[in-house]
Amino acid sequence: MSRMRAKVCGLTRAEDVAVARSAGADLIGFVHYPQSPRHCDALTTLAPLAGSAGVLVMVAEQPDDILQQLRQLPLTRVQPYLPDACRADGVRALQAAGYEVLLPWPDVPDQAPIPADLYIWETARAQTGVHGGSGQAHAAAHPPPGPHLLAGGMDADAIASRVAQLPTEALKHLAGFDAASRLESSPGIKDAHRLNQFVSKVHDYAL
Ligand SMILES: O=C(O)c1ccccc1N[C@@H]1O[C@H](COP(=O)(O)O)[C@@H](O)[C@H]1O
Repeated sequence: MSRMRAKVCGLTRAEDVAVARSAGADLIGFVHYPQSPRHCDALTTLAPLAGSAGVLVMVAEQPDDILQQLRQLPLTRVQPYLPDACRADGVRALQAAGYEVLLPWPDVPDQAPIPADLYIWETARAQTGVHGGSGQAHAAAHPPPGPHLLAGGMDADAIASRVAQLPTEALKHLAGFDAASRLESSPGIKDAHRLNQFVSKVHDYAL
């Protein structure tokens, strides 16, 4: 069994990126979505600080908007939030342009199994009213069709109990964990202690 990956998401400050890197976070997400309290308005400054761990997390109406943003950044990974009508084509376009796609996979039934490099199994917008970043868990009833990070209300304390609720078929694809709002001291500001605890608990975790 390979080591679990830790993704920390929604960083808005250089000092938080430094904490995430020294904690050993495998993936560091920057949210480009002005409606989010974690929207990063200093992407061109912060993205290079994440080194090879950086991920652009973006809500957009069409894939071209995401590609345009990516072209300005030294990032090779993207977590795209696109309307259902262009989700599959969008993922294909992003991959064809050379990006690794972390596809948000809301916990809802009957989704088309769109191929992606990694899935982010998260709480559905229909449940929380917002894209991602709600701090709320999901029922883990509709697993993604491949390797995934478990997301939605994650922090160090939630890991064991959330894994215990996973259906057996989901365990074989569990590749790690993703946390955003529960690692904060206030919206958009990471708490170094919570972030360190989360990354270290993920890396110590063995199924
Ligand atoms: O964090 C946000 O505000 C956000 C906004 C738009 C898209 C995704 C966002 N975050 C992602 O949401 C999940 C779960 O977050 P949380 O731990 O429940 O707060 C995570 O994948 C973030 O990448």
